[in-house]
Amino acid sequence: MSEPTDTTSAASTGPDYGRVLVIIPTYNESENIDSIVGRLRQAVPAAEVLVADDNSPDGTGLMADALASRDANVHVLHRLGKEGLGAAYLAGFQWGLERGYDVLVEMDADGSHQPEQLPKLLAALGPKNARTADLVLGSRWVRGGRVVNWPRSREVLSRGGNLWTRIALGVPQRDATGGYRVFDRATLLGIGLDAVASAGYCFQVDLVWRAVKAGFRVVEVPITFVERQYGDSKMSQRIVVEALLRTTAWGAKHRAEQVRGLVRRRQTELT
Ligand SMILES: Nc1nc2c(ncn2[C@@H]2O[C@H](COP(=O)(O)OP(=O)(O)O[C@H]3O[C@H](CO)[C@@H](O)[C@H](O)[C@@H]3O)[C@@H](O)[C@H]2O)c(=O)[nH]1
Repeated sequence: MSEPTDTTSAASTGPDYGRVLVIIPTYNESENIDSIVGRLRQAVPAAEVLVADDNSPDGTGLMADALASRDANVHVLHRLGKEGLGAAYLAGFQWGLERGYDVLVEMDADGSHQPEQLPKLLAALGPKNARTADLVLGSRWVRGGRVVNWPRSREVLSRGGNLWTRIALGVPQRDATGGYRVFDRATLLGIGLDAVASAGYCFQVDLVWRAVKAGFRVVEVPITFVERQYGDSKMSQRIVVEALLRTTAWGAKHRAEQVRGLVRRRQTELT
């Protein structure tokens, strides 16, 4: 079955979103890197790209270097070894924030996040001087969102993870585990990235939760998530266990804080 491609995107003209940097973390994505960077540069020519590669044994980093040597808007961050998706994004955010980008985007390398849908995520963020959101989540689980070719097991895991996120942390968004998102730079600066320790995919939940708690406007936009055709997912049991342990611990702490707050309010009322 061929991948459906969203062809409704606008190109570079239109609102001024500021300087946009799309961060693409990679580990063994040699079959995907050329295609994703090419599609992205075509869909949103004004956006720059940072490939954050963890020294992929299959040579993805070298392929990214070749792309960067032909296109000044493509950059490569070479990291020493595989430290997880979260660590790669943190390094990418730091790289982008230090260089003054206004908008930082998360996007997988494998084509599951269609670059052609980025214009509608940017539109939901709004222009640089009149943002209508602080964080935009590409969402599979709101009306209009969908997944294509995902194994049933992954869908169950994703839906279950999001349900758990709502129950444990009170995060209202439908898709807090997805990895296609657009941040205004002020959001990243305001959520305390220094304290983020999540290595695997629970990094995604961590950031949304921090944004919600800090009062940022988190908006969901439906996307079509297309399962990769080439290469392998890095999802592992370890990643699932990390997510469960961390969210359970955060949830317990969160509830305890709520109870302490209630008790304090009661005591104040009584005195
Ligand atoms: N640099 C680096 N990149 C990594 C690492 N692990 C994964 N990646 C990269 O991160 C992207 C997502 O990894 P996949 O392994 O393809 O993710 P997935 O199984 O399709 O999971 C997707 O769904 C999850 C659950 O909804 C999302 O949490 C996740 O972000 C992603 O969108 C890919 O570009 C992959 O190369 C790592 O340790 N280091």
